[in-house]
Amino acid sequence: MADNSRFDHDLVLAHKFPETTFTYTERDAAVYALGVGACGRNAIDSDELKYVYHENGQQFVQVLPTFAALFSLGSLTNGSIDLPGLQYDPRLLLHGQQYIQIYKPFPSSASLINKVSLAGLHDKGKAAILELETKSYEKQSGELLCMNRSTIYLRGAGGFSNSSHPYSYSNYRENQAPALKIPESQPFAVFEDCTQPSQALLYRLSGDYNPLHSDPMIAEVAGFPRPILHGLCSLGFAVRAVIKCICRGDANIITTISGRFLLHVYPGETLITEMWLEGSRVIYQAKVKERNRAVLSGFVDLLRVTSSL
Ligand SMILES: CCCCCCCCCCCCC/C=C/C(=O)SCCNC(=O)CCNC(=O)[C@H](O)C(C)(C)COP(=O)(O)OP(=O)(O)OC[C@H]1O[C@@H](n2cnc3c(N)ncnc32)[C@H](O)[C@@H]1OP(=O)(O)O
Repeated sequence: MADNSRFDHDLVLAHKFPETTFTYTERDAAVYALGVGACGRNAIDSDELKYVYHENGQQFVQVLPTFAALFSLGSLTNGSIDLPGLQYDPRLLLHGQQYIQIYKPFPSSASLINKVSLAGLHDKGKAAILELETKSYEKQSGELLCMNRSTIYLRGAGGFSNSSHPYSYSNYRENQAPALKIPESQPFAVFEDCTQPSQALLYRLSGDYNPLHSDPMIAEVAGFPRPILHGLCSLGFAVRAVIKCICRGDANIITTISGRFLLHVYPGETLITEMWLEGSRVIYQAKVKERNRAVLSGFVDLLRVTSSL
């Protein structure tokens, strides 16, 4: 049993996060798009070229909605979280879930102000779960662009509270959680895409430098035979599948993205994303073809569903 006597939930809860800034250019947006596999199968893909190139004389590259998840990564220390009262081994940290609300399409370059707060903290015995919420505002207009809620699964850091009443704090409504039932019916659409063996090395250039994704020795200490893919990279692949198959290439109709990382993915594996339509909600599940295992599931909410579907 880990010694978690220095894990102080009151101190964690009381922490006031400093405001941070994040500035990106369209080059960052394009490098990100390549990192999540845009145009990876087809360099002239008519749905995806606009994310990496000024296609058809368009003035700016467009920005994928999952780019939002990068906005507060600059607050991480080498891919981990440093908070007073939080006692854990950073090598055992895994990304558990990501929830994103998008209030307006992202400009191709911007300066943002991030306001971070604690959204949840739970003692699961074998693990502690930390939920961080980031609201990102455009610096110039003060307009709220998006909200991210990241769930961090800290293996070995649980057991910091009374086991008969495990500590659990959350400041948001249940219906925003990605836990959902995958329909038993045939999926409405299925999309297969290969990640590259170098996928994590490319994706990390977008700002998540946790060595778990690049360093074989760190991966081994974390319990994996080789580096694993960033959860947010897999999420980027799955949401691209939704944009292609359901949004008919129009990512601006996405309002909410939710994903739960069920199992790690190795760079180079093939992701099969299955999608079901329930009203204006797309439920999806991504599986790794080589191991036939579900690795990610969640939902994407749309403003409307294209009439041709
Ligand atoms: C300082 C400010 C900073 C702000 C910035 C925030 C940005 C944050 C971004 C952070 C990015 C960090 C670095 C990135 C790391 C990665 O990308 S790691 C790779 C991606 N992730 C994974 O590959 C994880 C895949 N999932 C798993 O391996 C497993 O699901 C698990 C997480 C190890 C859990 O499995 P297991 O231990 O078997 O759990 P269970 O026994 O089933 O359940 C125990 C309880 O935990 C709950 N739970 C289970 N899975 C998750 C999950 N994915 N997310 C959240 N919660 C989970 C589960 O419900 C159980 O709880 P109860 O139901 O209450 O019992």
